[in-house]
Amino acid sequence: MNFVSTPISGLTIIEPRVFGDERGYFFESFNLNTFRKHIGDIHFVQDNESKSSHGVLRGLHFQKPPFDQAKLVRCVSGEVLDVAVDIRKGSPTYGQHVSVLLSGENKRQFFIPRGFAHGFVVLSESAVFAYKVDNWYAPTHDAGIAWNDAALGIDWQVDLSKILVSEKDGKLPCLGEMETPFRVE
Ligand SMILES: Cc1cn([C@H]2C[C@H](O)[C@@H](COP(=O)(O)OP(=O)(O)O[C@H]3O[C@H](C)C(=O)[C@H](O)[C@H]3O)O2)c(=O)[nH]c1=O
Repeated sequence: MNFVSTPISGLTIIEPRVFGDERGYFFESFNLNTFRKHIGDIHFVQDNESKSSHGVLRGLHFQKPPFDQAKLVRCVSGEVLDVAVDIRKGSPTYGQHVSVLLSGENKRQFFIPRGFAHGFVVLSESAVFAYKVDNWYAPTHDAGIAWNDAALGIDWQVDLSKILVSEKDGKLPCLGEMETPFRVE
């Protein structure tokens, strides 16, 4: 299992060791011991899964404290462009993002600590997306920023006219229009 740092501290790409044989493949999709060694302790409490068709964009979401969530995300089948945006006031990378191609093929995972907005767009015909979170779902604390906030400069790598977002996501504010609940000292 390889842990690859990114230009934003804390955002980590994980490349699992895949064992292939004539039957197919096996890999450990999560190992707390290895995770603790390379990233630190974590207590995931919920696993989520969603399936989306080409051009569906889910995000950019976060939950406000005390229900903020760290996420370990992966694409089980298909391919997505996954994006995490640093929304921690005082962070030297505030407003910056990292994009990662996740797919059933590359089996790559992306760890996103608390304090980031997260989303993905489906690049393949469809994609099954699975992820672990370290805090419970809290609809009263659900929040987000606009996927098309020009100030973020995200290249979603799809024809923007084909993007399908939920009504809720279509109404999210730009980062500059909101008071982020996250800060680093
Ligand atoms: C997130 C969540 C949702 N739900 C219910 C609420 C709605 O009735 C339905 C769909 O929820 P939503 O439209 O918020 O789902 P996504 O747009 O995929 O939201 C997720 O998308 C981006 C990529 C994220 O990073 C977040 O984890 C999460 O916000 O599932 C639950 O019951 N539990 C949950 O944990």
